[in-house]
Amino acid sequence: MPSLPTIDVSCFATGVAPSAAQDAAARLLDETCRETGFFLITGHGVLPEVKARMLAESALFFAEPLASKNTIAIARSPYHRGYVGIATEALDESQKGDLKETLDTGGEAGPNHPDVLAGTPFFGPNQWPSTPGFRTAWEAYYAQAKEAAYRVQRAMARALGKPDDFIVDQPGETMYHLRFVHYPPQSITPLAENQLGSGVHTDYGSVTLLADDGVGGLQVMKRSGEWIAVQVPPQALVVNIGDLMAIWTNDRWISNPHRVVNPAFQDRYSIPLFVTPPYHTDIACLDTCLPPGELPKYPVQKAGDYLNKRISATHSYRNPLLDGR
Ligand SMILES: O=C(O)CCC(=O)C(=O)O
Ligand SMILES: [Fe+2]
Repeated sequence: MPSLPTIDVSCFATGVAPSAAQDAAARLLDETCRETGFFLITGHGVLPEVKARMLAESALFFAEPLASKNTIAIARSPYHRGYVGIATEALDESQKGDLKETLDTGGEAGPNHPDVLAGTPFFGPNQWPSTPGFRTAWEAYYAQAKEAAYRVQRAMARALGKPDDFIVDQPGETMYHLRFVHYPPQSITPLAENQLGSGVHTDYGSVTLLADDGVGGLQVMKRSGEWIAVQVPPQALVVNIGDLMAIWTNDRWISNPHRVVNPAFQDRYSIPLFVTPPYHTDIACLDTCLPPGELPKYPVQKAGDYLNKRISATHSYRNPLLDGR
């Protein structure tokens, strides 16, 4: 079974001087994203103990009674923050709900945040679990995962022939959505026909960085159509391109279909960080991705409107058509 390439992104840490190592990392990233769209990163800056603590806190939250988790149900939040129950989201809209539960969080935006004042969708406070250590673990993990995302986005900008901070510094506030996912084992919750832990889908934003507990279950389809099982080494994160990045690059980079199969006898926990350009960013084909003679494949669209549309299609609290299937 082929595995994914590994890219060391430590050379793109905040404040590090330009180097030849950066060019080499950016070249490898470009080659990888043209074919595979998924890769592993090391040198990301997320400390092992910070990740371990976050995974442990996530498991404690999911072990709470359903009634307690539902006190922070996502339907109670106008900002898409909170608990999403088993089979209430269908990443593949044509299939049954996913056999997983999640907790969706994001950058904490208070009442005086400009985007909250402007009523920009998605900007607002989180709904926090009452499990006592969660928020402290979250603060540490979120900060380090964001730094990891800066490193990857700088490498991407370099690979695309743009200034290193081109993606990170888009006007407005980049959206970072940190999601906690629990896949119950099939021995306890058997799959219905065609049901998956996460149905086949592509991610919506620019890039996703995912930590997991090493149990396995994530599968990815390459541009060639071949499916590969992703095993994440303990020191690595998985990175993948989302649809907005594919659109931005006029499909120079692939946003791969991927899915998760629940483990047979074990729980699986994962923590994806979804990165989306600031809500009002116009995603139009980058000039560096348009060779002479080629035309943009996609109409210009606002990053946030696109995200909103995709999320509304797959969550039953927003799309009643998904219920009762
Ligand atoms: O849990 C995983 O490994 C992948 C989850 C995923 O693809 C997603 O939430 O978009
Ligand atoms: Fe995904």
